[in-house]
Amino acid sequence: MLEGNSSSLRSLPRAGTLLIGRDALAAIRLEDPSVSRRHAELLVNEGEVRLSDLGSHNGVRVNGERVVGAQVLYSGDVVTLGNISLVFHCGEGAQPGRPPLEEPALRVRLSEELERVLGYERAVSVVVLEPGATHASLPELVRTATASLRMMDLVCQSANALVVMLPELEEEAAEEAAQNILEVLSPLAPQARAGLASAPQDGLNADALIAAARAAALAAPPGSLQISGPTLYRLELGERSLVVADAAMVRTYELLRRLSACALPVLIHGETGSGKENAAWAVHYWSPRAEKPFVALNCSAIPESLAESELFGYERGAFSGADKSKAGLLERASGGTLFLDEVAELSPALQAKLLRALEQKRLTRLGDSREREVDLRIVAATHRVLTKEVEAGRFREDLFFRLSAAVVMLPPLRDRPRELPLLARAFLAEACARAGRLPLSISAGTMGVLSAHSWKGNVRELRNVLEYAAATASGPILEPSHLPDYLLGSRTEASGTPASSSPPPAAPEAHDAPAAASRAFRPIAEELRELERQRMLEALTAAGGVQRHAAQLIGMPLRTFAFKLKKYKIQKKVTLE
Ligand SMILES: Nc1ncnc2c1ncn2[C@@H]1O[C@H](COP(=O)(O)OP(=O)(O)OP(=O)(O)O)[C@@H](O)[C@H]1O
Repeated sequence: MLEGNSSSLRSLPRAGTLLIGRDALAAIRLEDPSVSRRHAELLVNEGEVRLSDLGSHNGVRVNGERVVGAQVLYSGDVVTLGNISLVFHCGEGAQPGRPPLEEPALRVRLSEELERVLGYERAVSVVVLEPGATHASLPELVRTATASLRMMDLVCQSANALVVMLPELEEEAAEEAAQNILEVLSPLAPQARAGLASAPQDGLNADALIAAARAAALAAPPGSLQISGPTLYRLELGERSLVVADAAMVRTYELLRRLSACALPVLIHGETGSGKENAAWAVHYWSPRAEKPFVALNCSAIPESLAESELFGYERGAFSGADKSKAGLLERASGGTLFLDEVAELSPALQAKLLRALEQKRLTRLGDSREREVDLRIVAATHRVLTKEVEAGRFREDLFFRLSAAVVMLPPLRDRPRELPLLARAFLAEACARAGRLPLSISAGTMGVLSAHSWKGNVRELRNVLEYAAATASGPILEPSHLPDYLLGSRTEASGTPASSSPPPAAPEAHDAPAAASRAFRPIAEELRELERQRMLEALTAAGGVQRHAAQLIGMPLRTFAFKLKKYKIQKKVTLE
């Protein structure tokens, strides 16, 4: 019984009728004025408990739903009478089987538990279980897990995972319970991965807690449990370390992890700079091909005249300048994964050649008559709505079907409010380390500006902004004035200050088809070249004209930087050191 700031325990008899109310003779007496004298009645009979409203003034609710007639109570049900809450727990002995719980109901129950965490310093934990490869159905796993749990614990099926709520267990006990669930399920699902998150440390709302447990499960090795914690927002994938914290991103990466086990081609939709290449890397890294090459090709960045030889390779003498034979990207990726970024930008001729190679699993180098076998896992990505490209006749439908066996949507950064500060801090720390300066912290005002921005260039734009800020900020704290002016929006326009760094060109938005349709399009390669030139200029300014530092600021190899200075005819005065 939870009343005001105190809670107490009442045992029920094995059989009998119990009056609940303010009445002096009530078996369960509640003093609160919001409770009627004869408020409700419990009928206990052979392990079954039924609750009825006795026509009370403020009514009776079970798990938020008003009670009409006699309602059977299940362990963990929350009964509300006016301002008072009673939590019904069934200890030992038989209890009628609870009907399977739906996910929305578990979220409601978890929210109620979380209120108690705040008000009564109680504990609640959530375990998310990803079954991995298994012959058992999810309902079977739910049944098996349920049999091993206490009556007050709740389990539901959520997409392809199990979500378990464990109330009132302190840290160690919750960990033990989560381990126990894994063990009980191991004969059916030996590869299951479990994640454990607990309130209050991992979040104080149902979504945050489930997302934290999901993120932990995602990071867990098969057959084991991972406990949530601040470092778990990082997904360590070999040479890449990603921040994955928002619920939508965790779900996306869960899906990628499941897809990585099979050989299906994956098509990733996402705005420019949203992390499509990282998503493709995750598929490769988790797949059985991880030891083989991961080859990435940005289809919008290679000139049409070079694309064919780049993709398919050539033999010596195939064209002027081909003084030795060279394997193409498809051949180099054989056995591993080929990532085709901005695949919508491939020319019709190359689309046809690529389709043939994928269908026949063979290719012919330019100037060669021999066919060579290739074994590829394809992951493609685009910021365009590919079905619209097909409708408009710009993209082959047969190739679209080849590439899009599984489609994954990557949310834009503006829909990842939890990740934004984590990414900002991480990028700032990296930029400071690269620039050889002491770490900077980010003021609340600066974080406010960063959170309010729409990030059309997504994670890449955020990283560039923090690189710029790390190069220009003085003092130990990053203030809004250290950010490029375009981020400060109206303030800049009002003051008429010239922008220190102009915004990157707006990227066409995959999710906003009508807006995109009315926009004047330019070839993406042209926009990217402009952005690159602009960023190089800014980096040079920030680095006082020192090429090596400027190249470091934007993470470009020095030789590429020097080459592009000439290519873009950047006239700025530069020095090498
Ligand atoms: N979750 C993340 N954690 C850390 N860094 C990230 C994350 N997502 C993206 N980045 C970084 O942001 C930059 C852009 O990401 P990436 O190249 O994967 O985006 P993209 O969608 O493939 O871009 P494009 O549209 O240009 O192909 C990269 O430097 C990448 O490492």
